[in-house]
Amino acid sequence: ELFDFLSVRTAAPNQKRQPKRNYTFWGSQPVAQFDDDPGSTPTEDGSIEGEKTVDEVQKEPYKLPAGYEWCTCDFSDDKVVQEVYNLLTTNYVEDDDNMFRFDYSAGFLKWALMPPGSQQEWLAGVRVSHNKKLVGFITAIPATIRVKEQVLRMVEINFLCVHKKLRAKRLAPVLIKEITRRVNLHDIWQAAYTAGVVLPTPVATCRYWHRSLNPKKLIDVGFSKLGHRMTMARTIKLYRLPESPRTPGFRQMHEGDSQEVLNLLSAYLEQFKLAPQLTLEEVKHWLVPRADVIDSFVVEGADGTITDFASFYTLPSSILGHPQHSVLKAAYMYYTVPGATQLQQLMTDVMIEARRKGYDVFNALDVLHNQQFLKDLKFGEGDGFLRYYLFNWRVVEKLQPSDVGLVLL
Ligand SMILES: CCCCCCCCCCCCCC(=O)SCCNC(=O)CCNC(=O)[C@H](O)C(C)(C)COP(=O)(O)OP(=O)(O)OC[C@H]1O[C@@H](n2cnc3c(N)ncnc32)[C@H](O)[C@@H]1OP(=O)(O)O
Ligand SMILES: CNCCCN(C)c1ncc(F)c(N2CC(C(=O)NCc3cnc4ccccn34)C2)n1
Repeated sequence: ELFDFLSVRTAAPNQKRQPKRNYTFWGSQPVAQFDDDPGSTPTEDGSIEGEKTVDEVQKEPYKLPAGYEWCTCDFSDDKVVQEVYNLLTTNYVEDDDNMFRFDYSAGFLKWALMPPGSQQEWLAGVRVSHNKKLVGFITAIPATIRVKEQVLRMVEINFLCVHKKLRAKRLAPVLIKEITRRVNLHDIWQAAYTAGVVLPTPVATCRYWHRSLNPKKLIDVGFSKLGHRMTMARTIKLYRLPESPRTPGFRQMHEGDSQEVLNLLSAYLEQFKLAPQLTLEEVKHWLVPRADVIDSFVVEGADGTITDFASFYTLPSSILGHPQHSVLKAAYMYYTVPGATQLQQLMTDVMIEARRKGYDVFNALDVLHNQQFLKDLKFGEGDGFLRYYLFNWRVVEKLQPSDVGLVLL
């Protein structure tokens, strides 16, 4: 417990080792606990911690053991972006069988972490003092998020990462407490985050679905299996897509469409219980296409107005230790607004574009209205769950995936 050296161990000498799942850290945080007594917890949504003011927030960073130091990652310096890329590409999220690891690109990280209103001190790192090696990282970006009827200034937390050589030493809680401190100093007291792991306490539990675009490669690398009684030829035929989109007026979005896309998206997201509220500047940042980062499309009606919107982000995975393939090219569905076009048809056109651009698989969560097309468009249910969490905000009743209108990267 190298990084847990402050709290004095007061355990009784013969105390038996607690069974796992005791959430020593998360049990101390302002989050709903699994064993909260329904009788004594509020029956209204609301802040879990009493109102605090900025001057109550400790001014100095959390203590680190000798030999480690905090840093703030200046993403205007490409060398620093490269250091973060190098940490994540070798130490970030892997699947349970350690066959794949996310390979967020440097360009993607700059997009994801420098939206309007971003603060440099919210890109927090831990370095080894003698050689300045980056070994820990966590980020916050600002977001206005509505939870049912409450609109809250929050941050979205992401890219929590501890180098493989420093795992299980309690550095993650220190990173989380430090980013909390840095965010609190800006008078923000709530956060949203997602994770594949179970923590106290998910507000929604969503599932990943995958649509094969290049089934032969997916089977070769072990991402998917040949269906029983299916041949490879039959499988390739099953997933074949038309050469080009079918919807008249379907085209790439450009910056000039931003105001109309904002109007469409804002109206559409009203129907979900958890959803972001975006400004025009944020629509321009998050939704205007960037090669190999974010692809977005609109349907332009005969009268020149924008009637539909769809988008996906690019998140490749390293394929660990495969003789022929080193990268899985994956597209992840982002925000999509059906208007004049049926959602199935809109999504088919998006997948035709993804296939044309050489993606191997198209991933989508069962959030938004995605459940309306997942089966029809030949998505297979994945084994990955994505849990949605709120920090310091109690949501009395759990949300269904179709209540979720928020997609994190
Ligand atoms: C108002 C502002 C608030 C801002 C903050 C809001 C909260 C933000 C919260 C963060 C949102 C992140 C969103 C994303 O980025 S999700 C992606 C997370 N990153 C990865 O999975 C990358 C690969 N894994 C690693 O780098 C490490 O295993 C990590 C860093 C994940 C844990 O390091 P390590 O394995 O060396 O463990 P430890 O000994 O230091 O610490 C063990 C403690 O850490 C708890 N743990 C484990 N995994 C996670 C996790 N994914 N979220 C939150 N907590 C997690 C665990 O339950 C235990 O606590 P407790 O069980 O004893 O209680
Ligand atoms: C904090 N940000 C949350 C989003 C990060 N995202 C995209 C993510 N979080 C948890 C997941 F469960 C997940 N899944 C996509 C599904 C999938 O494709 N599983 C096979 C696979 C291929 N490559 C990888 C790399 C890591 C883990 C599973 N992998 C499962 N995606």
